[in-house]
Amino acid sequence: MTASLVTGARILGGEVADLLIDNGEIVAVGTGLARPDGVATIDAEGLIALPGLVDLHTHLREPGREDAETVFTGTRAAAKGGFTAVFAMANTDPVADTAGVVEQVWRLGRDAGYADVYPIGAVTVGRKGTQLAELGAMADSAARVRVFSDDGDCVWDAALMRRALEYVKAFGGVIAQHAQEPRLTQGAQMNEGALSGVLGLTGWPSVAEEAIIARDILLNAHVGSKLHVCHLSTKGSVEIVRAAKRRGLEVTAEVTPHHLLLTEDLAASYNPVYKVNPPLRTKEDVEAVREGLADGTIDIVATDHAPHPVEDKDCEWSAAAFGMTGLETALSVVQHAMVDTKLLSWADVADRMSYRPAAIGQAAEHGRPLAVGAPANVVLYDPRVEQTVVPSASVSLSRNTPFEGMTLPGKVVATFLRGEATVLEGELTR
Ligand SMILES: NC(=O)N[C@@H](CC(=O)O)C(=O)O
Ligand SMILES: [Zn+2]
Ligand SMILES: [Zn+2]
Repeated sequence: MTASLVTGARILGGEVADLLIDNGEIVAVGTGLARPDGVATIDAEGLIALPGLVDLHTHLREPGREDAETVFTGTRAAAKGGFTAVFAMANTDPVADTAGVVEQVWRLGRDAGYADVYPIGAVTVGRKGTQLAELGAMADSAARVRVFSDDGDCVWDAALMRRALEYVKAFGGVIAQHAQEPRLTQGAQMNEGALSGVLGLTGWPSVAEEAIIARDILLNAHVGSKLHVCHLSTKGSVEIVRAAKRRGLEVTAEVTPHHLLLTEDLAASYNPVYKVNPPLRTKEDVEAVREGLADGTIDIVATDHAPHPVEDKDCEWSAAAFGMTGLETALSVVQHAMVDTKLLSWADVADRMSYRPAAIGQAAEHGRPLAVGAPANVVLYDPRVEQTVVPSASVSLSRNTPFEGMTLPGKVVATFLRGEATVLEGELTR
């Protein structure tokens, strides 16, 4: 185990302090810490120290689509983005709907060693929406699954959704819903509105998201379990979740970096890099999700990193796959959309991108304050520099970033997973 002394970092963007890391833990925090013999020093003057980021919604594509991403490449992208833990979505091939598959993904993550991988289990067998998967066996497996989702598809059947919420209640699990009413979104290609009419693309109306969120909040209130809403994207969704929380109803929600920054008009290019589920929405929606994240209605930012190979994106809009990459750009987009606009402080960013996602996903080793005794999961970030997004510079296997060509603030300088640097001087260490 290597020890490191990080000097002069701004802890959560506030006070300046040194961090001494040894044996995988933070062993001292303070000013002017002495450097023990043989300890590497990292000059962090001007850098912000945050707890390692936690992504509750990542697509790693293994098993089945190793041409798009693997656990190895996806967790390298995670480390590069400042993440020390990612929750891997279940829409793999085979689907992560058994103890065997979730254990395989968990083990691949552990062997790669770039970020802890917490597999998400499918809610239904094959994500087909007809029969509950073996939720208990996945929970009891070595992967200790606590989050379940049919993401990519909605658990549309209300009776099945109710049973899933009831089932996971026994062990404190959470159902993460991809809120998309399938009948209202048949053939949907982009946000429904004046622009979808002009472009001749089938619309995906806000109500298709909002109707499911409202239904699930009521179902969950009836059951008394845990509901999490994936990639919330509309003003109406924010209003529904806000009203529910005011009434004391249990629900948590996430927003993606792309929904915090981008709008539907990008679809006018017919460039499928902007095609995503749920679709990019309007300026009004973007303002509402930013406000919702700022006031705590939306609990967390989750990337929904959805890598796709060139052949699934380099085609006509209607034939292209839904999804965008996001792990490497997430913190920069959040700085740009939320911190530089004074909607969030860096302490709030630690809350929305580390503490709370770890709490929702029950990843006890992550999302801990930078204090003595905590596992040394730390990111050092330079908010003062700018970078232009170049897809070919990505360490992901895929290139479908919607931020190509944009100049975004900030850079991850170092990431530590249990005291071991996965990133130093802005580059992967191995
Ligand atoms: N977000 C997307 O557009 N695509 C995701 C699935 C999903 O998150 O619904 C994918 O797996 O590619
Ligand atoms: Zn989804
Ligand atoms: Zn997803």
